[in-house]
Amino acid sequence: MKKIFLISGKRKCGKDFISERLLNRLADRALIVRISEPIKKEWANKLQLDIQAMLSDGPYKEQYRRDMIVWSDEVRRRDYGFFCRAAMKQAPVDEVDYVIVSDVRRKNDIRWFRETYGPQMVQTLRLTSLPETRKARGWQFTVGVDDEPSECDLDDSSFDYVLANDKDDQSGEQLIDQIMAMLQIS
Ligand SMILES: Nc1ncnc2c1ncn2[C@@H]1O[C@H](COP(=O)(O)OP(=O)(O)OP(=O)(O)O)[C@@H](O)[C@H]1O
Repeated sequence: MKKIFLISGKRKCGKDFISERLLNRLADRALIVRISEPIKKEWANKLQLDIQAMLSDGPYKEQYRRDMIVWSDEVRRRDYGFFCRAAMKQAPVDEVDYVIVSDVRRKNDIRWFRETYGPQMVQTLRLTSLPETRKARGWQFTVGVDDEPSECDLDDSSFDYVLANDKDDQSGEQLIDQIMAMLQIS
């Protein structure tokens, strides 16, 4: 593993979109890690929910999102690296050059990666999109979600790179060219 890219941004800023397209470009040199996966799995086990429904974008997702945030905050209070560690453990990260973490939401996530792998190995990329762009992608301000630390904790942080993702670019080719240059990936 040469580098770990920590991607953050508010809901509907394109974290998944860009991570998937970056992965397509890097192919077997990279993989995507989602911190939310062990959270969803543990929460689903806890409540014995249908895990596939939770991982999809179906109606389960929003319904359980708030409760899950409260519970995962409790786990994090005891061990701030718990979910980051679990997510990295689940993936064959030693088999690739680049790990793309597509859903970084908290200062403590970034702290855990830097402490665990060393600051040289970790690069942070913040995606931004205007509220009107996010709305056009289906975002609606939701009390209890958009005003919670999971959305706001990184608002006052600084990042290695910031990229505005407002232009419609279905293929993502231009954006990925920009990111590859920014992150100095050849
Ligand atoms: N540059 C772009 N061009 C075209 N469509 C885009 C672009 N960026 C994002 N989208 C679309 O916007 C929607 C939201 O993007 P995505 O799911 O990646 O956001 P997110 O930040 O991962 O959101 P969440 O935090 O809610 O999971 C998706 O349908 C995605 O295909």
